[in-house]
Amino acid sequence: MLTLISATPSPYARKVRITLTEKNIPFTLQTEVPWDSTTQTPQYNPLEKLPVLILENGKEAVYESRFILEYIEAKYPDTKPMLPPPEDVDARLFARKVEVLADGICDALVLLFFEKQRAEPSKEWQARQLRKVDGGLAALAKWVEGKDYIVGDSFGLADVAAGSVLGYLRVRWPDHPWKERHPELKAYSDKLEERQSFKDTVPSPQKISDKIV
Ligand SMILES: N[C@@H](CCC(=O)N[C@@H](CS(=O)(=O)O)C(=O)NCC(=O)O)C(=O)O
Repeated sequence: MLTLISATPSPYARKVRITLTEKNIPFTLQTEVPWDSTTQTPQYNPLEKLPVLILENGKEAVYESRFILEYIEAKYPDTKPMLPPPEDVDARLFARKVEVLADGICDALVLLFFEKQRAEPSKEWQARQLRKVDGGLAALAKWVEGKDYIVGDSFGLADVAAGSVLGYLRVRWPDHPWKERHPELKAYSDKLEERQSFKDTVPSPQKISDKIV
């Protein structure tokens, strides 16, 4: 069986958890804190980041969430597709562009999270990351406006990625004003959170024992 190394707050890991659930692919969840000395992540990913998908042989692993999702889509073609059909090239590329934007917002949020933990956090660096978060959310809001799903008329990769970053904001930065600023994003996120795959993967904070920054 597949094993997914994950972390409770991870929006990147949540994308994989949602996708495996939506495609009814069974997997074992291995929850870790990647910064703690107890983590097994470096044994499977030299970049020391989770999520990591450990394959059925228990040895080979796939890492980097975007690639993990591409791997799943390629290896499990008979289950519910997360992308439009191959002939719809532009729609497939747009779905991946949405994932790039959503992951980029997560990247900025992660950098902000750690900057705030430094002895002397840089105001300029925080302002730069916040600009990326707010600019990214504005772009996402435009793509979501008036739609149930971002690409076409069915749930897919773009919604997995967009839903994961919005769910991450809810747990990592609960007082960020995105819901008031973009009511259409809030309505879209609320609807996604009703899906069983989202209910099964609600993120939560984690306790990091080791000093990181
Ligand atoms: N681009 C990577 C980012 C993954 C990532 O940053 N993971 C964090 C954990 S979390 O932020 O998702 O909770 C990590 O393992 N960080 C460990 C490290 O950076 O050494 C992906 O999409 O998989």
